[in-house]
Amino acid sequence: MKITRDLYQGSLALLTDFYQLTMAYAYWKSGKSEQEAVFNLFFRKNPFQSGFTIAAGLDYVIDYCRNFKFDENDLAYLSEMRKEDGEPTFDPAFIQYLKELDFCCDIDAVEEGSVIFPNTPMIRVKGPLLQCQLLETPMLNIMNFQTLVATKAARITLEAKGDPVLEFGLRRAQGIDGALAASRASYIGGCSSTSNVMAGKLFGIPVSGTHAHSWIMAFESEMAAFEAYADAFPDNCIFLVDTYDTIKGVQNAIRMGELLKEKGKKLLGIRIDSGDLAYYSNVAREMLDEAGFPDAKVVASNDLDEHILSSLKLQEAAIDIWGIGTKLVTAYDQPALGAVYKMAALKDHDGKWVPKVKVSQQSIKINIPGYHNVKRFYKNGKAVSDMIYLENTDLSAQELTIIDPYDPTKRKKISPDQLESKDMLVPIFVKGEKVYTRPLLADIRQKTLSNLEKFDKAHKRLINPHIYPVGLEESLYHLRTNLVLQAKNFN
Ligand SMILES: Nc1ncnc2c1ncn2[C@@H]1O[C@H](COP(=O)(O)OP(=O)(O)OP(=O)(O)O)[C@@H](O)[C@H]1O
Ligand SMILES: O=P(O)(O)OC[C@H]1O[C@H](OP(=O)(O)OP(=O)(O)O)[C@H](O)[C@@H]1O
Ligand SMILES: O=C(O)c1cccnc1
Repeated sequence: MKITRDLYQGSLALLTDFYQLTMAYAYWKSGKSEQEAVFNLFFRKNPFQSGFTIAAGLDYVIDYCRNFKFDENDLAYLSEMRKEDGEPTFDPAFIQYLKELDFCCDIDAVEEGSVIFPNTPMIRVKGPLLQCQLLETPMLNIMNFQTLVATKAARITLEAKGDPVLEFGLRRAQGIDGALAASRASYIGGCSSTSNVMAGKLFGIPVSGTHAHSWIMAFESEMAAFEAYADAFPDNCIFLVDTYDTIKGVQNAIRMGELLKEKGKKLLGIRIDSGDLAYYSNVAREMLDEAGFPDAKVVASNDLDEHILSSLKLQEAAIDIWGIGTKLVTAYDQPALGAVYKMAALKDHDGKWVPKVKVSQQSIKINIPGYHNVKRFYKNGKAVSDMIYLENTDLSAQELTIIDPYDPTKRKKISPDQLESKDMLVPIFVKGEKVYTRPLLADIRQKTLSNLEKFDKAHKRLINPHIYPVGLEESLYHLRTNLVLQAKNFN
């Protein structure tokens, strides 16, 4: 465990792509390191063909920024780097610059648990070019994965329609850090608990679990195994019934339930981990009800995801609690969110902000320029559209037009005075000082659930969800179009 312990206790400044450091060096050498810039972190497409995405990871980003410092070990490593000609890669004066580097960016971000959409900024960074640049890789690393898994978890928990979803992913997760981050993100997305005890300790997520087939196999009979388990945990008996024969397993669980009752204890439930889960859950339910255990819960697991869960609901499976591991924590079947971090504006030598676009053959890859924010409009408590707008725009008009960034024929008129609205980006750091109070993880989870309720179910269905309207405020749309035309030498 030394590697992970060191990774977390030491500086994380070198957890970056080498090119960020070579650019930082070149910015420094060319006198551009302090030039002010604005960058945005955003994604281009909802994952899993979802109609929405759930933001997660900001708390890690806050930690990263608060500890944004190159320590002696990092600097020693960088000092030892050599170019092909044997000369040091980095000038000692640059190493000294890094040593004295003091994080001083302004960071605004959408809060964790927010429902978000493509092309809208999740994080906006304003500050010295060199610092903005160095934040790219770690921020993307953090936000891409946690947002992806939180979205998967939200899709699953929405289909569970209020039934508890237990996250069982540790054994199949992408390594140690991936597992911890996935447990955190799964909880943000709506899971009730994790099986990962370390995630419980580190993040305060409720920890829960049943027992494995090996427990049953360690005894001469299933009944003996149930008895021994009940002896150790009389108040926490959920028996795994499918090791040998699911029906006989349920019969044994019922016998154990009767013995527990005699001792004034209660059978909490059974777990089924194989076979036709709709069929066996209904058979088990009937048996439990007939035997006088209507409160005993049926837990199901075995390669579940939102699609199988939804199908099992349609089949009226009698499942009360869902245990989901592999497909949740590995974000099956989309392994990356694909969020990017792009420069949106740069201050020139006269102190004037210059909006920036990166032109691409693929229009989806043309970013949105300028220092912008996102306003969400609500009608009767329901979110109706998001508008990306330049911060200095006068929005007092009776009617605003928002335009789809990739299809200008798609437009929507908004009457702001008839709607409630809120800005999605909130201040996190001002000149390097944290101004944001980090919510408790359990409160973030609640926020996810209540945020999702503000969206029409059409945006939340699994198949062909209705696309939520997100557009550019008209003047931003024109600014972007003109910049692209200029870059392509059309005007
Ligand atoms: N009624 C059902 N409708 C749709 N999918 C189901 C149903 N019952 C089970 N499943 C899913 O079908 C898949 C069955 O996989 P598989 O055949 O590997 O399991 P199994 O043979 O029953 O159990 P195991 O191999 O773990 O002993 C799982 O993903 C499971 O969640
Ligand atoms: O299926 P998941 O969603 O990942 O949920 C976690 C799985 O982990 C356990 O199985 P185990 O590791 O014993 O392997 P198994 O696939 O043979 O059941 C458990 O019994 C679940 O089936
Ligand atoms: O507690 C459980 O039942 C459990 C935990 C991890 C993986 N599978 C099941």
